[in-house]
Amino acid sequence: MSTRVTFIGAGNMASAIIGGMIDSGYSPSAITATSPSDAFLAPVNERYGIHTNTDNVAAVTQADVVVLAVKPQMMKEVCEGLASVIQRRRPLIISVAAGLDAATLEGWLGGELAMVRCMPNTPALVGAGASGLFANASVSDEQRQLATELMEAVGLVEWVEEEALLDAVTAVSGSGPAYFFLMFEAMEEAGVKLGLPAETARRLAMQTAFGAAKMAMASDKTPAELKQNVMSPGGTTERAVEHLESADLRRILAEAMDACAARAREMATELSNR
Ligand SMILES: NC(=O)C1=CN([C@@H]2O[C@H](COP(=O)(O)OP(=O)(O)OC[C@H]3O[C@@H](n4cnc5c(N)ncnc54)[C@H](OP(=O)(O)O)[C@@H]3O)[C@@H](O)[C@H]2O)C=CC1
Ligand SMILES: O=C(O)[C@@H]1CCC=N1
Repeated sequence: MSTRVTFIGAGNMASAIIGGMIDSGYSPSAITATSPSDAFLAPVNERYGIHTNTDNVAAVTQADVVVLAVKPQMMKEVCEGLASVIQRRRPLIISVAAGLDAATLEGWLGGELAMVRCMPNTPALVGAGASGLFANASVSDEQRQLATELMEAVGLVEWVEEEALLDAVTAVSGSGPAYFFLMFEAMEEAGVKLGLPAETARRLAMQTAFGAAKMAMASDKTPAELKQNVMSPGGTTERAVEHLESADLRRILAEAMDACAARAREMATELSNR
């Protein structure tokens, strides 16, 4: 029988993981998702054929794995409501919340538990997610394997051995899809200014990003070498890349990612002191 997985929260991130799990062959009947609103859960149930429940406690009573997928600001209330059933049943807990550390979550859930913190991203929905995982000391090898299998169903898994590194993972891949979506918006706008129809510019930008990622993943060459291969001396790409470098794109990206990781740490402090 499949491992029974309950998602607490059925929003963007939970739906992306659920959709990816089902596409990869996971049985919908082994998945439950909760949300406070029946109106919200009905389409989730219809779309994925999973179990849904507005009662968090009832939804975890049969679970082998509980995925905490509510907003960090809701997490304390949600965990405190689940503490007694979780302590009684002791499933593996996987939290996808940004910032919130395992010790704080364990405190809200009533004490020591096997807990994996996971920083996924929304391309999980199309099986192309990227997740950073950290296990606390109570997680067994089997549970580590279980978390790996679950998240590998929706994409790449990278384990980190220091919990604080999950804030760096958040800056690279958790929030990362938004940086690329921003690039698509900007490239489409710039393509339109150069005379292309918006749809044409959008499709070309997206296919180019897809192709570049696919090529870089398949190649032995570094991104710097692949970039060099596009840049004919004295040609068009060289002119564009010089412009990006002189506008300090690298510094801008580093500062944005620093701000992202700092916000994860700030949220952890704000929320754990409540
Ligand atoms: N979005 C992303 O790209 C990523 C998000 N994350 C993390 O995933 C978590 C969820 O984020 P995201 O999916 O974007 O947020 P959403 O707001 O889309 O989803 C949160 C869900 O939780 C539900 N919810 C609220 N209160 C409860 C409750 N008491 N019991 C059960 N469910 C409840 C909400 O229902 P309702 O709307 O009715 O209140 C909503 O469906 C966050 O902790 C975030 O840090 C991590 C990586 C990437
Ligand atoms: O923006 C956020 O807080 C969440 C965490 C990573 C991606 N989305």
